[in-house]
This record gives sequence, structure tokens and C-alpha cells, in this order.
Amino acid sequence: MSQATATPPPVSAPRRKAGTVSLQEARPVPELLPTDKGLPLFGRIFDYAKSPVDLMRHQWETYGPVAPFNAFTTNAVMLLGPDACEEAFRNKDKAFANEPAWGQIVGPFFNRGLMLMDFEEHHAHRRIMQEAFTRDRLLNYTSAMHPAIADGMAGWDSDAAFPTYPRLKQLTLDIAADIFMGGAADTSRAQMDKVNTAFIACVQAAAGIVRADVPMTRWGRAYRGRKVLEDFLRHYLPAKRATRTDDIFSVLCHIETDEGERFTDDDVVNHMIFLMMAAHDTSTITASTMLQYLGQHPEWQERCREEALAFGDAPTLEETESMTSLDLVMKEALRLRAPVPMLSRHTVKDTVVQGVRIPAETDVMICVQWSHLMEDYWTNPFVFDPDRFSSERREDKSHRYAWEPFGGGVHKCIGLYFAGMEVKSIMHRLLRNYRWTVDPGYVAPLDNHSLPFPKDGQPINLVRTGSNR
Ligand code: HEM
Repeated sequence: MSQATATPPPVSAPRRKAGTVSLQEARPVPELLPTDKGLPLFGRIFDYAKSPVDLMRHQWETYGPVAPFNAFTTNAVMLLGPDACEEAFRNKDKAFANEPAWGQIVGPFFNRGLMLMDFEEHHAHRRIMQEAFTRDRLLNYTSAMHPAIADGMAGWDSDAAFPTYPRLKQLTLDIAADIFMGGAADTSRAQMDKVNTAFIACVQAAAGIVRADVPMTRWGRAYRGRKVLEDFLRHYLPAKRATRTDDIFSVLCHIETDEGERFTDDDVVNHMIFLMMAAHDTSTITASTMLQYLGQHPEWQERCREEALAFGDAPTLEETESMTSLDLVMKEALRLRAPVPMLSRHTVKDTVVQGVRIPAETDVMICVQWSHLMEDYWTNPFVFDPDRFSSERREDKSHRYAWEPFGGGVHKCIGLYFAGMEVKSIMHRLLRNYRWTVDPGYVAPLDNHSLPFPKDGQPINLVRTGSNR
């Protein structure tokens, strides 16, 4: 165990059972202090970008589990602590909607992706999509994953300042081309690069300040990017419909529920674009966080390497699942740096959370990252200590929602097992063929404008020890 960042002062959690306070009895959202109004137009959005954790701590200590928050011109609220998050995830009275919330953030570029659907429609689409993530499908994705990883890593050589983040980002994009698209057979490298650029433009739109189709802006690029992606996918659709292959694109074209429900062509295109986005940055962030901590904790790197060496080059799904130390490290990485630190909702009716009345038409931020760092639930929460998840300690059991990197309720990440398999397969190959070190004092300078990534690319000292083939 070692100190990763300064430990903040302890906080206490006023707990309240869900559903015990009626709308009439509930308190209003606490009044925003004048000092917390932030900048005209932007509110406290830059405070969030500077340090989400500092902002969340301030909100929790000043206002408690339901905290007012000025973001752009809206009066939003932040939900802090696992009790408040749980109430929003459970969404008992169907007050919290995703589309009007995430739609404002990820814009029209991930339009009609599963996460942007609500209630009955969401339920219907999720039932179909579930068929793409069954255990049998995962087995197929796992065997296709290893050659894609080996190809992507083939050029990774010893480098005293190996830029982890951009390299992992490229790797996960390459993997997506194989696992999601099925290698996109008749597409040249140049065309594939164009698709990757289009895709990145869509992902980066979340951080755009100008939120309209204006040339030279993030949103302008994303509008053009979405068009490129749609054209690309529509070009391949007839072929994917005609034959069955093991990639997700083909799977989405053919899956159906027991009742015979299937996706239309538009659904397939929309879900594909969203799925690639959902899978890409989140897995990249997780793998790069793991690389950082394993580089700073050689004893854990060695422990994980021993497990990796116990299996062959291409472990099966069961084998990746049995890599216990790697699993603990992944959980700890997701705790310390949740790839999606804050989830977005919009209330479609008045509702009550932790005894506080949240009016209809309020933007709500579910601050999962804060739950991961509260002293009420974790010992020395800012310290890297994967054993806290071991069967002897199970600190994550301190509250059902103390650890919630994949969210909860009906929108809980549908790709969580896929993510575990992908990230562990990448780490497995790295551990077998490389050693690496990271300065123990290194703290990743995070860009928090959209999902948190290291601005400096997170350089590590990488040494190649195996053939990686
Ligand atoms: C470590 C990696 C990942 C993390 C941390 C993560 C996190 C999340 C979170 C927090 C949500 C809930 C959003 C909400 O409630 O508003 C979510 C939803 C989703 N994720 Fe993931 N995700 C990861 C990887 C993946 C992968 C690999 C895929 C697909 C292959 C995927 C597909 C989805 C989809 C489709 C949804 C929407 C589910 C729904 O609304 O029903 N994710 N993810």
C-alpha cells in the first residue's frame, strides 16, 4: 500500500432510508451559497474540470447528499453518497430519465444509443441487446480478441517514456475494428483511419463549448463524424445481414428475442455507434490506470505476472476470470479513477431523494466517483490497496452502491463482463511480454472535460522482455 494523493478530512454520511419521506414532507434542495454560483454562463463547470473530486467533496460537506450545482445556465443537483445514488438508480417512481440528460452531454452524435433510451422503449431494446452479451457470445469475442491484441501491440518496443494512453487508445480502436466490425473486410487502412477520426470526433463532442453545428468546433467535427460513421456502417449492413459472423455488428443484425423481436437497420447503426463509444474510452482509461498503479507497485505487478504466466498466450474466458490478482487491481483502478465519474439524469416529475424534494425538469448528476472515496465505506480511500476487494475484506460490501463504476439499476453497463475480458486480455499480454515502472510520486494530470484521461499521455518506462508474438 502507498499514498497516492493527499487524504482529505473525514466526512460523515447522514443516511436515510429510501421512500420514507413523501413529496409533501420533503425539504427543498438546499439554497446555493453565493460563493458557489461560479462564472456567468458556465457556472461551476470549470471547477469540475479542475478537480471533480475536490468539487464533490465540497458539495458533500457543504450541502449533504443532494447538493445544488450551477452548470452552464441550469440549476442542477448533485447526488452524493451511495444512498442518494441508489435511489436514483432504483428509480422507483420513474422520475429519472436518461435521454434528456445524456442527450445534452453527448449531443446528437450518440442519438438512440441504448443509454439514451428510456422506460418501455429502453426495456424493449435492452432485451434484444442482451442477446449480444450472453456467455456464448463472450466466448467467441474472447477468442477473436487475442489476435487483435497481438497485432495491435506488435510494434510496442522498449521506451523510457512510452505514451501509455494514446497507445492504448489506438489499441482499443484496432480491437474494436475486429470485434465490433469484424475487420471491415474490403476497407483500406486509410478508410479505416478516416472512420477512427470520425469516431474520435464524436467522442470528443462531449467537451464542446459551442453546442451547434459550427465549422472548426468540436460539435462541427462531430456532426461530420457521425455522417461518416453512418455511411460506413450502412455500406456494410447488407453484407452483415446476409451472413452470420462472430463480430458484434453481425450479431446485432441477427439477434432476436424468444418473442421474435429484432433490430431494424436504423437500430443496428445507432446501437453500433453508441456501443463503440461506450466500450472504447472506458476500457482505455481502465487499462491505463492499471498500468500506472502496477508500474508504481512492482509487488502487485509481479503477483499479476505470475498469474499471467500460468496460462498460455490466449487464455479462455474462464482463465481470464480466474486471474484473481488482476481482478483485484482492475476493481481498485475502477474505484480510484472511475471512467465515468458522474452519470447524468433529468427528472420528468417531482421526486424525493434522501428526504429532499427534487422538482421536475431538474438536471441531476449521480456522483459515483465520490462514493468510491468516502471514508465511511473505505479504509484510507485515497490509497492503492487492491486487497480491500479480497474475500477476507470485501470493503465494497460496506454498501451495495459503495462501488458503482458500472452504474446500477436498469441502465447498468451491459458490457461489464466484456470490459473485464478485454482489459484483462490486454493486461495479460503486457504482463507476459513487458515490465514497466512508473515514478511512485507520479500523479496523472487528468483532463476532466469529458471522461478523465491523462493529459500527458501517461509516460511509463516500458521494457520489452518477450517476443509478443
Ligand atoms: C471499464 C469499462 C466500462 C465502464 C467503466 C462502463 C461504465 C458504464 C456506466 C457507468 C454505464 C451506466 C450509464 C448510466 O447509467 O447512465 C454504462 C452503460 C452502458 N455501457 Fe458501459 N462501461 C464500460 C465498458 C463497456 C463496454 C465494453 C461496452 C460494450 C461492449 C459497454 C456498453 C454499455 C452500454 C450499451 C450501456 C448502456 C446500458 C443501458 O442504458 O441499458 N460498456 N457503462
